[in-house]
Amino acid sequence: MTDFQKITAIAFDLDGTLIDSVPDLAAATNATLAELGLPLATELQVRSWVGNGAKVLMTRALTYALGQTVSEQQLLQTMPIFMHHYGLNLEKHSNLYPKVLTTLKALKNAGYHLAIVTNKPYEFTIPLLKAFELTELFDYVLGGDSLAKMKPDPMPLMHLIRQWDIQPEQLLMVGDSKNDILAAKSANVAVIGLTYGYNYGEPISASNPNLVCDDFGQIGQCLLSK
Ligand SMILES: O=C(O)COP(=O)(O)O
Ligand SMILES: [Mg+2]
Repeated sequence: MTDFQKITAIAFDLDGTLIDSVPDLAAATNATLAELGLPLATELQVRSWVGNGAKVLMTRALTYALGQTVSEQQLLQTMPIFMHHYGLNLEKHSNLYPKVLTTLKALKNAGYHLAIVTNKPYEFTIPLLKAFELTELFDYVLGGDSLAKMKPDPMPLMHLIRQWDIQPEQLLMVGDSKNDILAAKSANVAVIGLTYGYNYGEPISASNPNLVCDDFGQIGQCLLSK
């Protein structure tokens, strides 16, 4: 088993890790496609398109609906429509995964520094955290547009390491996507991969995280019993 003895701070991914947000992302995607008079997508399709932020989600949705490559112009016209629809209903059909709140509170009470590192745009991340009463738990919240680069680039994790003035071996990343695993590995940070989230339909074990968990509660068991 991986040794998490040195860990003092944890960076959590958001979509597919803390919150099952695909139902609202799918609703906003389809509201956008409907407004453009294009064919709608299934929730399963949208699930496989989430992971690289809102712009890439829309690129994938438009590519599917139009059946061809999307121009920058089409994407530019579509983004405000999607941002509008998603902003109206961020948490209507979304849910926290089991044991997320109790585990995060226990980790915070045990003295771990906690942060959010998501590819979701910052303007949606803050109200979503608020809707699920998670805001107070995190010292830092980095959205996909908070820095010049998003996951799988290591930039957000390196930013946290600098902000907290810690060593890479003190930080742990927890996520559901290969983007989380790649970012952690590039930053020399240990990483736990969750099996229940969104990873383009691929098993997270294929990305070789330090530990694979099926249940969020297992993270608490690992870190609180050390
Ligand atoms: O919004 C996305 O595309 C992915 O968000 P995440 O990084 O929190 O999984
Ligand atoms: Mg995720």
